[in-house]
Amino acid sequence: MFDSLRSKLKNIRTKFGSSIEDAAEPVAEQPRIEEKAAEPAVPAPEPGPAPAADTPEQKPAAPAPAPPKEERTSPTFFNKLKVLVTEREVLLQEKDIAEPLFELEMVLLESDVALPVTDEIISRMKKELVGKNRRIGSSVDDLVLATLRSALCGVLGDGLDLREYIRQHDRPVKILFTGVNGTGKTTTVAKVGHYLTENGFSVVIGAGDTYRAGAIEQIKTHADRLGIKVIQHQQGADPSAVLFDAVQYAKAHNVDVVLADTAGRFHNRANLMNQLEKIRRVMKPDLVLYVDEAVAGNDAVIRADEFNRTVGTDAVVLTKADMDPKGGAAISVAHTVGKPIAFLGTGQGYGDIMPFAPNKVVDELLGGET
Ligand SMILES: Nc1nc2c(ncn2[C@@H]2O[C@H](COP(=O)(O)OP(=O)(O)OP(=O)(O)O)[C@@H](O)[C@H]2O)c(=O)[nH]1
Repeated sequence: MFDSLRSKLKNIRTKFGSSIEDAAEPVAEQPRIEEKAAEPAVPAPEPGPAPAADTPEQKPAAPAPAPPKEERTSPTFFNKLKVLVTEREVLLQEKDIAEPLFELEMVLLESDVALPVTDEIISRMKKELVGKNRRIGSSVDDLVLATLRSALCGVLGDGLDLREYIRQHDRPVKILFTGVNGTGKTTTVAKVGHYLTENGFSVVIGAGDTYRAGAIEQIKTHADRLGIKVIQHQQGADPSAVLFDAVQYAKAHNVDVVLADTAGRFHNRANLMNQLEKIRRVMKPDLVLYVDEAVAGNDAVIRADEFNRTVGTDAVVLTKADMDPKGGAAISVAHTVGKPIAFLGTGQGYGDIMPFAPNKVVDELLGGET
């Protein structure tokens, strides 16, 4: 997952590290200048018996003269003070890290991170690093890693813990899955069903994709394998009626969660959007999950945003993260849409679904290091 971005971020970390080390170079020279300034001009008298106070030769030595003027005020000395370093703390100026910041910006954009999200990450990096005394500690990389981690976490949002959501809401909790054709919506319904039953919740699936040939059979096959009940009508039936029945079934049988599959659709197809509006009116979902594929990169982010503006979305599921080397959609979507990511799909098996935890995703991006 996100292999290409991970290796690029690793290079960037090294570059930030050497820029900061370069900026921190005067650390070796500054104490030498101070030591020199503190050296007494006259050697200290040999220790001996306490002298009488009134003999002139026994007066205390004169204070050490200041270091030569040119040494204190020389331009090289002050140039070096552009970076003030004390005990491995560094005060960086923006130009000290301009190069790695620019490279980070390019890497994020090449990896399909949306422009406003890239800008936000860069601005968070600057804010963390520039103009503040930063402790370098034993390793510059620790500082870079912590800063990158905090900038990435800052745009990833908090995620959505579906188990917690269900625990806090009246049953049945009704979850409507929407999204574009072929992105993995039906498989995701099955995976979420599996995840919830594994976590002790009872589930019923509504086969609301009555449009695509074979869709009802597809969801039924998944559900049968997982031992989950499916409510279905004929192909071509009104999906609102199917999903209404699924909710009624859940109420009658004390089922915790209704998972409503729907046909794939684009936000600009008016008739399908009207159909979705009707489904919402009839079924009254608690959560609308927008499903798209991580591999679609920026397209997925734009579609999620448009879908949210048109019909509303409560959270996003990004499928096929296992096939996505770039990670751009996963980084950008929550910040762009303003809605959390609930899950990442990480393969074709029923267990290949990962509740979205920003820390875990950042670990993945930064090479599994904390
Ligand atoms: N590698 C990988 N493949 C996935 C993932 N999720 C779904 N797929 C595959 O994507 C393909 C399409 O999945 P479907 O669930 O049929 O897609 P859909 O969105 O329901 O399609 P429509 O019904 O046309 O809207 C299938 O081959 C799935 O196995 C994932 O997380 N990783």
